[in-house]
Amino acid sequence: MIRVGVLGARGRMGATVVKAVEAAPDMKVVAEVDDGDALDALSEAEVVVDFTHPAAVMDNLAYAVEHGIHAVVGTTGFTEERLASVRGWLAERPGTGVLIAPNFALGAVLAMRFAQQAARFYSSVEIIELHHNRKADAPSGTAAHTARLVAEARREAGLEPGADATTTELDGARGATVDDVRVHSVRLPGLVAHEEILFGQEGETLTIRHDSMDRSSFMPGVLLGVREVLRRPGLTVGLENVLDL
Ligand SMILES: NC(=O)C1=CN([C@@H]2O[C@H](COP(=O)(O)OP(=O)(O)OC[C@H]3O[C@@H](n4cnc5c(N)ncnc54)[C@H](OP(=O)(O)O)[C@@H]3O)[C@@H](O)[C@H]2O)C=CC1
Ligand SMILES: O=C(O)C1=N[C@H](C(=O)O)C[C@H](O)C1
Repeated sequence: MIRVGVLGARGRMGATVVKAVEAAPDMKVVAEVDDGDALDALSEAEVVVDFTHPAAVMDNLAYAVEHGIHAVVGTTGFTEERLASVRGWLAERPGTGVLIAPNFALGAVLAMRFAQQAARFYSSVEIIELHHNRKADAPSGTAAHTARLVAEARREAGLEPGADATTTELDGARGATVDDVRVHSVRLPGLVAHEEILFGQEGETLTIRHDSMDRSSFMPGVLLGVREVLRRPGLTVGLENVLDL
């Protein structure tokens, strides 16, 4: 049995992870930690799963790596600088694995990969992400990650940033710019997690859309991550690497 500690255990994702791990035949929950609880409660854990807050996740990860506990992380807010810090910690603990995934839903991972493949064929691209109104961060980690992947594919193909004729705009009307890609964030009660990647070209558009209707959509990816991180020392970013896409 894989011994799992859940960080953010009373949150929307954490509570769903606790149930999913308890229902899995090959793992069990040994610690449920939330804001204000001592991290020492993780002493029995082989793997921690973190769905907390961008402001909390780095301290949690530092603790896990220092104690040789593998980590599966869904919390958002990972910049290149943060990833470099994690790699630095892991260099001191070569047997420990950390998997950070902006999105654990299979369809979201596929949508990102399809978007990467489509990127070089279109002159312009914009992203719309839509989430529940209790989400703390905008744009979503998934949209930011998608923008970076698409931008990289466009650069490799020698494409310039997409052009348009906007000369006057209300602040925010054209969205946020992530790596030269416009990202628009919608927040509404009733939504869970949704993303559209829109490509445009003279005479045609292509829209790739993914919808998570329920947080259960993330659970197969999280459980796969828990199993895989045990045999993947070092840092892995993105579930696509685990799925071998
Ligand atoms: N990668 C993926 O597939 C997915 C990623 N996410 C991401 O996961 C994160 C959590 O989302 P969600 O579950 O909706 O958020 P919630 O706010 O529902 O849950 C977060 C929980 O973490 C707790 N928390 C805050 N700080 C700490 C800490 N230092 N130690 C332990 N627990 C802490 C919060 O407590 P309190 O409320 O008291 O602050 C809360 O109970 C977000 O960054 C979100 O974007 C979400 C869905 C899928
Ligand atoms: O906060 C959420 O709900 C989600 N957060 C992640 C993100 O910011 O991309 C993953 C998913 O979109 C749900």
